[in-house]
Amino acid sequence: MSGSTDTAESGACAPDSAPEGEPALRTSSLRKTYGRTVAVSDVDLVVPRGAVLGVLGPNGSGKTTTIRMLLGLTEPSSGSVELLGHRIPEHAGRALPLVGALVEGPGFHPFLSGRRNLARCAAMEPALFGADTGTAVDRALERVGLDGAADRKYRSYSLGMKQRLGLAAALLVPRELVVLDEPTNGLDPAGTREIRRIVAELHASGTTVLVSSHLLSEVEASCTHAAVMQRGSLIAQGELSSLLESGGPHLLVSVADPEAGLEALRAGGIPARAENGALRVELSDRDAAEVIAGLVRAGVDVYEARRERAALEDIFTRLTEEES
Ligand SMILES: Nc1ncnc2c1ncn2[C@@H]1O[C@H](COP(=O)(O)OP(=O)(O)OP(=O)(O)O)[C@@H](O)[C@H]1O
Repeated sequence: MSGSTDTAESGACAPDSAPEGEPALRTSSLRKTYGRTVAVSDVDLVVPRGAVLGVLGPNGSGKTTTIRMLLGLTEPSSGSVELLGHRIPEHAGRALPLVGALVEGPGFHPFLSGRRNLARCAAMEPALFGADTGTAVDRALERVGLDGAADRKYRSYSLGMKQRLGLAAALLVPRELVVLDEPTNGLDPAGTREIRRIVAELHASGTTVLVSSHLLSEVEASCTHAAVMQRGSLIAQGELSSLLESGGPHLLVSVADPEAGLEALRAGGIPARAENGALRVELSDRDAAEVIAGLVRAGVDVYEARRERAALEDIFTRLTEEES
């Protein structure tokens, strides 16, 4: 692996792509405990080649620990990881040169400039042995918008600039898989849009991307697949479109008295919740007319009713509530 701000054990063997048809990444019963804390519990994750997978989960749900095990940075307590068809950590040397990663942790030298730090990463990059590393460094700096600050010392960088440098290291050479742990941490909205653009570019070039985030809107905007973690367990995974369909359509009803409306619907056995002064009603096994009629019968004035597709946020809320 390269670009991580941490190091991983890797043997000295030639990098080797995943066989055709194999997923880019597969874990089986992956588990990590720290004393009595179960950080990751029996995770079976599959990332198809070419996918952009968003790993979602609240703080402490096990995203970073999972990512660190995928990259051979943390040893699993049990279970297995196959990265580009190779067992990790045993055959890390075959897979990791094809993997770019941005994972939180110490790694860059505080007293060297961004450019010098990146040059050090480039010197350890097998694909650049004997090549013009200066050009690769310049290109990577430009790609993440850090060319203007390249000669400043790393310790003077903001969190967002540090994130960009980590990303530049991950993108020094073409990768088959790029793993980004909370890449938008510390970035302003323009920086966040940049990350989205880079992820879209990677996807267009056929690179598989795994990105962890607690920002549902980010995952909805840039991922083809999603995996949801809760208290160390993987509680859902699949294509984003299928996950969104599983949420079913819902009706957003604007009423004069949301509290009375909620009471009337619940009394009629219709699950609903209040949202910004309106009512959100699942339409899985009933139609909109039935919901509106129920409200009117209960004397609740209805101003507007709009059918909407479920958003990732609804599905995330439902999934995490079901597991609680
Ligand atoms: N080195 C460690 N020693 C002890 N406990 C740890 C260690 N690393 C992680 N944990 C615990 O494992 C659990 C999962 O942490 P992890 O950092 O993987 O979650 P996360 O989903 O990435 O959270 P965040 O979004 O806050 O980074 C937490 O309870 C955390 O406190």
